[in-house]
Amino acid sequence: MKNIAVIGAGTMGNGIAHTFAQFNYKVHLIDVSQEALDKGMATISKNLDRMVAKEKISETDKKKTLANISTFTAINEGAKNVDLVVEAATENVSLKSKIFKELDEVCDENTILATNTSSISITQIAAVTNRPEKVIGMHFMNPVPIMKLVEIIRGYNTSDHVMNTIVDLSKKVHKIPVEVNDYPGFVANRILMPMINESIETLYNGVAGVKEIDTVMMLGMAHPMGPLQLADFIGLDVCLSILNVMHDGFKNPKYAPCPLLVNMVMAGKLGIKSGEGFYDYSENRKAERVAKMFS
Ligand SMILES: NC(=O)c1ccc[n+]([C@@H]2O[C@H](COP(=O)([O-])OP(=O)(O)OC[C@H]3O[C@@H](n4cnc5c(N)ncnc54)[C@H](O)[C@@H]3O)[C@@H](O)[C@H]2O)c1
Repeated sequence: MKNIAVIGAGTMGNGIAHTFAQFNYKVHLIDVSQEALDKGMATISKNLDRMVAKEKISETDKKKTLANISTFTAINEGAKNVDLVVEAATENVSLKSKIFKELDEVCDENTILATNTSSISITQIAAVTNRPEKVIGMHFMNPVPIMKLVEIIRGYNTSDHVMNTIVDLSKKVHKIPVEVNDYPGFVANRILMPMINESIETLYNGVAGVKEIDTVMMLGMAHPMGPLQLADFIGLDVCLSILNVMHDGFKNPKYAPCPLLVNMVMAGKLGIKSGEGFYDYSENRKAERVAKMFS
């Protein structure tokens, strides 16, 4: 495995591209938007600078990592002749189905197609291709260059060979893979999202304020970050769509998203990426708050 295409240059896509490039894989970073590609590359560069400052990598490593990434705005150019595609586009089932149909046509028959989806069925995505045995979930955690876990999701038809290849690859980029089966939310979000949703419900019911809820969970449960701050960090739109997938998939009202979360997303309050969520991230306070999260 040498050449990897990453689809989507947003929060996750740029982190995934950074990680593979740092371990010397040739990465094709693909996004429909040139602006997203430029922003993604700027984020990678800034994150590499932070690693250089902390003496985790050298200036030469930074240059080599950046040189390993090329950018594309079309899947039929960027996903040709690669061994693996990791799709990290927006969490939307019809968008992902469209992307996987195109990948199935464009990619070599041996190319493995992975998705970084947080909750959408791998089996459903695989079903739009003619290679369901080569489709797998590779669920990285945010921020990708720092977080060790990768949830590897076996779709109904995923072959053992593909599972083993992706587990080995995850270890090669110094991640810790955990194998799970394909049910809505997998393991990470099935447990995390109800906790975040309940925190929002607690706020919505007026039991306590944002800071108080986060403080209880940080100091009382030894969580490094409060659930409302974590929701801002993940993106409130992403949290909402994961809850909707679990609600639809299990038909269980316990996964119904809190009306406050729905309202905030409709109002464009998406967390860090929009500048405001449960906390204020307006320019002068953003850098300080983000730096604090990773210190
Ligand atoms: N944000 C998180 O913490 C997190 C964690 C784990 C997994 N995920 C999953 O990763 C995926 C991406 O999430 P994100 O937070 O990076 O989203 P994001 O909104 O930050 O980025 C998505 C990117 O996809 C691009 N895109 C949309 N349609 C495209 C297409 N047809 N071809 C190429 N690019 C396209 C957009 O332009 C955007 O740059 C989702 O499936 C999400 O569920 C997110």
